[in-house]
Amino acid sequence: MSATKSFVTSVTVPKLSDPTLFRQEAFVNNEWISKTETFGVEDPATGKEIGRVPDMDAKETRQAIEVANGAFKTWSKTTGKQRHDLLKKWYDAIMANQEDLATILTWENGKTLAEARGEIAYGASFYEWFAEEAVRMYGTTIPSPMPNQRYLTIKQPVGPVGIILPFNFPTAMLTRKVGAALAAGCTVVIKPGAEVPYSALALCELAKRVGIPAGVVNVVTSLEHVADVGKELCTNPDVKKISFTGSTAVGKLLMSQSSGTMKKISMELGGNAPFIVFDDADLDAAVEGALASKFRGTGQTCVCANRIYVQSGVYDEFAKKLAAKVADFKVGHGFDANTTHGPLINSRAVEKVQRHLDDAVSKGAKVVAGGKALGGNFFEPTVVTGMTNDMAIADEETFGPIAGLFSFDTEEEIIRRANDTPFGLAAYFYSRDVGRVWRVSEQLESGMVGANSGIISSCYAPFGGVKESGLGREGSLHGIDDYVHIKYINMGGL
Ligand SMILES: NC(=O)c1ccc[n+]([C@@H]2O[C@H](COP(=O)([O-])OP(=O)(O)OC[C@H]3O[C@@H](n4cnc5c(N)ncnc54)[C@H](O)[C@@H]3O)[C@@H](O)[C@H]2O)c1
Ligand SMILES: O=CCCC(=O)O
Repeated sequence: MSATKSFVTSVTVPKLSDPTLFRQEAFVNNEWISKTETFGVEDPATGKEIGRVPDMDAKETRQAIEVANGAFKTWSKTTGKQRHDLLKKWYDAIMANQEDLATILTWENGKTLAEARGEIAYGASFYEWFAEEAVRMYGTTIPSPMPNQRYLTIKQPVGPVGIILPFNFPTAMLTRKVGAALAAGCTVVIKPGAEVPYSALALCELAKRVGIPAGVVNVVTSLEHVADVGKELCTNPDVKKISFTGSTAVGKLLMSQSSGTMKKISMELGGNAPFIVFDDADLDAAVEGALASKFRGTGQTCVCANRIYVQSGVYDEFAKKLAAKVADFKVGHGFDANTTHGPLINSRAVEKVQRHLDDAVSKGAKVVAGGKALGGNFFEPTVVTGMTNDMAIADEETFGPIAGLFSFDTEEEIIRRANDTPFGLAAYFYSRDVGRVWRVSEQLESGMVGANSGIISSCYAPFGGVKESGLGREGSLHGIDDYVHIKYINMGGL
């Protein structure tokens, strides 16, 4: 239970039209696996237990890997068209059950039902996208310099993939990886975030219904044994790739554990996104962009603005407009239709937000909207002015609803300050000067740039970071590359 009593004490959970989507077992070889050792999953808004799932260990993970390895032998031989058809059916099943899946997502993660519906559609879009990529896994022919030889390449699936997921997008982070893996011909063993296993399990129920063959998709739920489960996935030689989304600290550990078997690696890690507002920006658009980028998921997305830099000429006006909008937000349970922002995931997240706020205020920052913990896992969306580089928010990802506003004077200065971080996931800026738009886009050290845009995520576009924010790209025409090897064939003796 949460340390502090929540100000939301009770709520009516909407009834699922199809209650069989709510599963409380792990999923291996298309079978539901129970275990006497279980862990509880809480509604982060009330602290009440939603249910319990098996606490799987290294041995059970090994069994799931064996199953995935067996299934790989046949799944990898299917045609792109067969994989297309199954992914498309899975996409259709998700969209047909959007409301139930959104209800499960809100219940375990806390985001509002509107956001959860959006995540289900966003998550499903990766299956539609990768269904269409499965039939376009083209190789190449290479003009040969040798008269009696022909050169060509084909793409082949890497093998069974170990997937470890965060709590903040229980559906979309899964589908962004699983869509690419299945399209390429790989099988998967997934460890969902311990706070949010039910979305992953509901997707498995749909996978089984639409005919994804046994062993292609497997889910092991784990809490107490998570380090052992992770180690098994990273060291087992039958797992050929690790795909992780989560914090940079855990990503580095998994990468080092995977080195012994030289696995292919995808890492979608933490960020510290700068959001820059230049004097020449459309200020209202910049305010809307900052609200969307900073407060999506109550500040718990890896691409959330973390450091908001505003040029001195528009600083006061921007701060006033942003604070007025933030003061209108309604914090509450995600199932309440009036709620604009749900709770944080747990008490540790609240403590981090409080620590960042206290640190800023103790060094001279001023709260101009919000600023209070509301009990349980709730924290008011907050705007703080007078931020300086010695404050924790300048260096650390808050992963919560504090918009800290820093002031700057010149373009050269702000590029240097924006890039002065080991992270490089997303970066945003607002300007109406077309020359500046090019210059700044090119100079920001990040995998993704929002130039006059606060929401950048899409299945059509490559998602990923540079520096310590990760390796690889998800979604887009590049997403499947992380799950294939390129094989060169030299045909001689012509
Ligand atoms: N770049 C991206 O695409 C992206 C997307 C979402 C979240 N994130 C990042 O994720 C973080 C928040 O998510 P989180 O709190 O769930 O991250 P986390 O790193 O604490 O946990 C992520 C997953 O790793 C598991 N895990 C923890 N310790 C492990 C170990 N020793 N071995 C194996 N697995 C282990 C957790 O159970 C969870 O499933 C933030 O830093 C955020 O920026 C990045
Ligand atoms: O939290 C990070 C991923 C969110 C997204 O895909 O936009």
